[in-house]
Amino acid sequence: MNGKQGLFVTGTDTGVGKTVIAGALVAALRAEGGNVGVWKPVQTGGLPGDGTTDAELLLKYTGMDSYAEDIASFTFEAPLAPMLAAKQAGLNITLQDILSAGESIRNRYDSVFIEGAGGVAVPITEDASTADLIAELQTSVLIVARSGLGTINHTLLTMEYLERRGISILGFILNDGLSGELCLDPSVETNGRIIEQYSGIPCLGHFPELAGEIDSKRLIHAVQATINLSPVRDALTIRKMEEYR
Ligand SMILES: Nc1ncnc2c1ncn2[C@@H]1O[C@H](COP(=O)(O)OP(=O)(O)OP(=O)(O)O)[C@@H](O)[C@H]1O
Ligand SMILES: C[C@H](N)[C@@H](CCCCCC(=O)O)NC(=O)O
Ligand SMILES: [Mg+2]
Repeated sequence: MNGKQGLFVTGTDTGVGKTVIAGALVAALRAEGGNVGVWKPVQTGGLPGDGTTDAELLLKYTGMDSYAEDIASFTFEAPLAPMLAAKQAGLNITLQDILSAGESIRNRYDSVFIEGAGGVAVPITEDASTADLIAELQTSVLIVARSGLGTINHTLLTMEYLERRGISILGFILNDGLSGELCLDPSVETNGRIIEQYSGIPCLGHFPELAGEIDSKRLIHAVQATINLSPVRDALTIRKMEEYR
């Protein structure tokens, strides 16, 4: 990251809440005075400007003063792994293309959250996966996972995959917002502790379900109420606003 501080937000799957939670964490850190931005190296499954792409949602959630095309270096319409979506669009992008395209957004902020597409083993180019991109960027990782039954297996596998490449994992967040019936799932109460016990990696909290319209104010409140931000601030060497005074 060329001396810049970065944190890569990955997930145990696609659709686990990386955009919502990355947006929430960045919004909360910005509300404390941090000059924090976000970068989505490759996004698939939408068109720029259609209002549904991760870059547009991340702008809405964080209140960053940037353009969607600066936040998302490459956008492909097909809802596929980036390597396949690019191929379908007739492009063959390389890891170096992705790293170069993100240079300006990485340089614009003191710290940058980076959101992957799907999980760590997803092919993003012909010969590189998301884990390879993380290794190139030399950032540590935050894992977003579902909070219900099945997450122990998905989260421990994700951790082992990253650790085999020597990538350090800051922690994981369990997202309570993906199933309406979590109260009927007794594993939700114990999953965080069990994953911590088997991995030695800390759970930074359970992110709550946000019913209805998601906006920056609600996201900031959710983070403040449920997430331990200290390890994130430490990793990014961000000080809390009161420490600036
Ligand atoms: N805590 C939550 N409360 C309510 N809705 C949520 C919550 N977390 C995620 N969602 C919803 O679940 C869906 C998937 O979330 P999101 O887009 O953040 O996943 P993702 O991991 O970023 O997926 P991708 O791999 O496509 O980037 C979205 O519609 C999002 O609004
Ligand atoms: C289309 C999805 N929403 C996502 C790509 C997910 C790829 C998952 C591939 C897989 O694990 O099988 N795109 C994105 O995050 O930009
Ligand atoms: Mg996303």
